[in-house]
Amino acid sequence: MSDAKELTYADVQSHSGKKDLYVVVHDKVYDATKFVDEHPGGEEVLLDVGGQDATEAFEDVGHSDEAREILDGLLVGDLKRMPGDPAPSGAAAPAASTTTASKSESAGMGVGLYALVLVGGIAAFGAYKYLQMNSESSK
Ligand code: HEM
Repeated sequence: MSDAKELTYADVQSHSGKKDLYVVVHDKVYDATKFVDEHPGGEEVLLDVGGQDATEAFEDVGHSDEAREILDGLLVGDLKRMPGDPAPSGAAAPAASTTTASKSESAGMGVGLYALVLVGGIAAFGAYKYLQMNSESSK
């Protein structure tokens, strides 16, 4: 895998025909050209996502491990995301088995934000008390 290619989303988009069909699944680029005719789910669904991010569509179906092995065999390279490219689809798909990571991440954000507000509040209160003390002692 030392010669893993890097393709941009624009590169992938230029392969969207039946005779030249790339799809993106989990930020990896796959050449589905030879597989279109063999796909048990039909060629239509694959053509629909040709040249695009098919992660959500792929995961929604709940493809088997065998399907994932076929996918491995079609690998072209890694997707190199550029600013302005569509965000990875399916990241928040409820069908995905490992949504806990992103959930706890957002919970952590919430707690962090709460702590920040709390610390800010305490600091403001402290400053207020300090100023009050100072003005009292100067009387
Ligand atoms: C290159 C990517 C893909 C590969 C290698 C692939 C492979 C497979 C394989 C091997 C199966 C047989 C069942 C299984 O093993 O899970 C299957 C079924 C299926 N696939 Fe895909 N698939 C791909 C992309 C997609 C996409 C993007 C869709 C979009 C909706 C899709 C929809 C389906 C459906 C609906 C079935 C079920 C067919 C049935 O049981 O009648 N597949 N696929």
